[in-house]
Amino acid sequence: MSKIIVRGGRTLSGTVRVHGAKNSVLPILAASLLAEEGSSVIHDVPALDDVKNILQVLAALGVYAQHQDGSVHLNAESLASWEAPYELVRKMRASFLVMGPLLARVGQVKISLPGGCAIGTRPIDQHLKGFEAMGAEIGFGQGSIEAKVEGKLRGARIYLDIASVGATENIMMAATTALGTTIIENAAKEPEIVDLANFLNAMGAKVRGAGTGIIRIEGVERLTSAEHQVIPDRVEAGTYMVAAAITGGDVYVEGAIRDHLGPIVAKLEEMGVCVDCDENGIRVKSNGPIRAVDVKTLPYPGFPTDMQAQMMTLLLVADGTSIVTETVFENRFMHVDELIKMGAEIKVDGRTAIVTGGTKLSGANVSATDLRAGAALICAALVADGNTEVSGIHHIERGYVNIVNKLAALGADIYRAPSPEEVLAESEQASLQPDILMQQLEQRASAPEVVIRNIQPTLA
Ligand SMILES: CC(=O)N[C@H]1[C@@H](OP(=O)(O)OP(=O)(O)OC[C@H]2O[C@@H](n3ccc(=O)[nH]c3=O)[C@H](O)[C@@H]2O)O[C@H](CO)[C@@H](O)[C@@H]1O
Ligand SMILES: C=C(OP(=O)(O)O)C(=O)O
Repeated sequence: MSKIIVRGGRTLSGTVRVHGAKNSVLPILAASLLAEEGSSVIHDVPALDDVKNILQVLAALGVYAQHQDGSVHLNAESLASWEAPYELVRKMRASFLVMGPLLARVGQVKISLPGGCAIGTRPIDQHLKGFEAMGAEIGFGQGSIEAKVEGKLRGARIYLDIASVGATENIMMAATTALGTTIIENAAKEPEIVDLANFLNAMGAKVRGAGTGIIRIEGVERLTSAEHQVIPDRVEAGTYMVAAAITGGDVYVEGAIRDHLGPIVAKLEEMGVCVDCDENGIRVKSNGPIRAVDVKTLPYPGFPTDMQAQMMTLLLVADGTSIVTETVFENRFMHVDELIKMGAEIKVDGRTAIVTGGTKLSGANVSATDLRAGAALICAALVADGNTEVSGIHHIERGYVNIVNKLAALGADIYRAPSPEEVLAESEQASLQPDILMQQLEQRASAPEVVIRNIQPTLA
């Protein structure tokens, strides 16, 4: 099992650049299915496991896709299948976003039900309600869904019971080539929705109102390829902002867009952290006491649920008690038990966590239960006494490119210990003996003073 090992106590300083947003790029890659002609090019696509996964789904559907030097080239002129393979879809919820484009493009789709995950049950009823309103017939098989439409989808007025990001995106994509106009009411307003709408419009769609609660999509005959630059990842940016603040550091987060990070900036300022924004990024500087504040997650432009866990770690070093309320997902406090292992004092009551600030954190063996829980554990480890070993890092690697190297470059004492399987695979690839490769990995380690003899994998 691979791990991230952090020895706390370093102050972060310097510049870190954020990558393209995972939550923008996944729907945008799915939307490339709609291009009946030409090759689309998407820039600043992060090299994440989730991206690899959706590219595999697209490849299985017949899309030619190549990810090179941060850009993805996609050609969807001739699709080979309308069935998204179970073993790929089950790995990642966002692969469900191919359903809308496939219904629009070929009028038929078979896809497995995306499973629930640690943070909640995550139903898809709002997606399906939208497709049905547009004339699709939906059938359920064993763990899968089949949907079909005679002829083309038809525009409809769809009221979402919840301002779901995924449902808004899926319905918006399905509606681009529907007959007539679709109106999505109570639509999600996240910046990633606007980014997707911009890509769709560049492909020839007529989407208006993205970023507001009412989106209007006038169906067009067909879409063609387009070139698009993905927006910077606001959650990655927010995570480095918290990492800077928790270590009392001074970090410039290059690429961070202030308008996308309103609640994070506001909360950090309330806590007494100095935040300076300019057109190229955000500087976070903290050298005084951190004040306790209350945080309540809400759909955009409220405080993002994807930053709740990381912000909670900052509240652990605050003067006083804070209340964190999670309203978006019903089970997004999985990081709490792990933080308690590090000495945190947190009490959870339903959707509320009471966080006692000022307790001393100590290094421990902890496990990332989901993506942002893992990021939070790393933030806590940066200020804990001694070594923290974070396992379950495949969750973290779903959403953060090079987090270890980026933090190490800011001065963190952090190292990624590969699993025995990874060492073996890399040694085979490099035609090296595993023990020689291990020595090379040690030399390559960004924090050489971390004692890595304790974490050497046992090789057969
Ligand atoms: C790939 C991606 O962009 N993921 C983001 C997206 O996930 P995702 O699109 O899955 O999140 P949603 O906005 O759909 O979910 C919000 C809430 O609505 C509920 N719901 C959703 C759909 C539905 O049909 N029925 C229903 O009840 C969910 O269970 C959840 O409680 O938005 C979330 C909320 O900001 C973020 O945490 C995720 O990082
Ligand atoms: C929950 C998240 O992503 P996903 O919807 O892909 O699980 C996230 O990015 O924090």
